[in-house]
Amino acid sequence: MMMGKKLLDLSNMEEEEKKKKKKKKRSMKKILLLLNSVLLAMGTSGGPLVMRLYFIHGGNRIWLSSFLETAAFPLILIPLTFSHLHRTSHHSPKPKLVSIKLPLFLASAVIGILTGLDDYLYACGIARLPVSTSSLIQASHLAFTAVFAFLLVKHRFTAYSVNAVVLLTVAAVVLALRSGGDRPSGESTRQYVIGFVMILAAAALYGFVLPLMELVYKRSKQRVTYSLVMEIQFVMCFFATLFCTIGMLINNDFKVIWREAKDYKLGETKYYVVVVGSAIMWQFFFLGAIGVIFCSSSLFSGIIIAAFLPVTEVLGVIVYKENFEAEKGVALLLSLWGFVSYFYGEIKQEREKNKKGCPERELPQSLPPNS
Ligand SMILES: Nc1ncnc2[nH]cnc12
Repeated sequence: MMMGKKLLDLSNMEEEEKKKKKKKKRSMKKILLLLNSVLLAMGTSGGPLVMRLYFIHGGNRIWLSSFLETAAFPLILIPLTFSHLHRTSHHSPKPKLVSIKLPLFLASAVIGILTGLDDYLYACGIARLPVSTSSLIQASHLAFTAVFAFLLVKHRFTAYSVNAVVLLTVAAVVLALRSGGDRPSGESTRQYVIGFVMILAAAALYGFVLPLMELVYKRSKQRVTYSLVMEIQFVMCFFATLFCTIGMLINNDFKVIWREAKDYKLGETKYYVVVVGSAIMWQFFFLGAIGVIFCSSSLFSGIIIAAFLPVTEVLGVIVYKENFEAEKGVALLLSLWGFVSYFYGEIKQEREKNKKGCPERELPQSLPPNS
């Protein structure tokens, strides 16, 4: 009898311990989601603004700007080192210094090359369009992400998320229908149209890359931890940077950087500040994006990117004195309506689940496969 009670107590204690661990893991994931969302939001707004600052004051190397999108990848070594030291002191046997295995390494390399190509398309667009216009066209990125998330990872949609995607796409179309009235001075219609097509192509390609990343996490034979996510980011950015370095070499960008810095309208020192600032902002963007996919889903990453476009819009108008006409206003309202619809749907779904007595889901849409 006593023995039975002891066993029962033991299994209760084990059960409690498991629950505590699960709770801690969930809180950790919430913190990570918040942190990565903040990084992504900062990169989404700051990246295009700093990149445009490079172009409007005399910078004109497209390959250099695409290179800057991922070139700050060595920064990832800082959190990776902390993470490794933490794991070394808390685990035995000691974890390996590098945990990424060959299949995941190859997948990250391929995604990295696609990202490099995407960076080039994006830089071409940003060079030719005002920030406020390019940001709204980028809203179509969400529609592409949604379609590919459905096709690649079978993402489950609700009426609200579909509504959000439709509204954001309509917002981009409203903008597309207007003439090039805010074309930067001295730019031909042809250049403007090229910029438009390039940025749309970048939106489509990146809309494919995000769910592809989610698919890689899902199919991975390795357990995906946040530390592994950072290793993936490192490999991806390395290959994207390599791709753009080859573009820079072919285009002689390395030879003209010094001259471009000397002629920069804001001065040589500010040129380098802009270049380094741009690289850091974009690193936030990419780490935030793949971190949010890890904690939640590629669609949520797309939603955050789209949600912060109006901020970029407004900042573009304030900082660079770009025009803000009726069409942009309408597009902005449609975008806001789209975001509100998405979050309303998420909250409603959450409440319904809680009412039904399954309070498990604490993150939007899907949890990562390895959680
Ligand atoms: N390379 C890129 N950088 C930032 N935002 C993007 N959206 C689509 N492609 C992008």
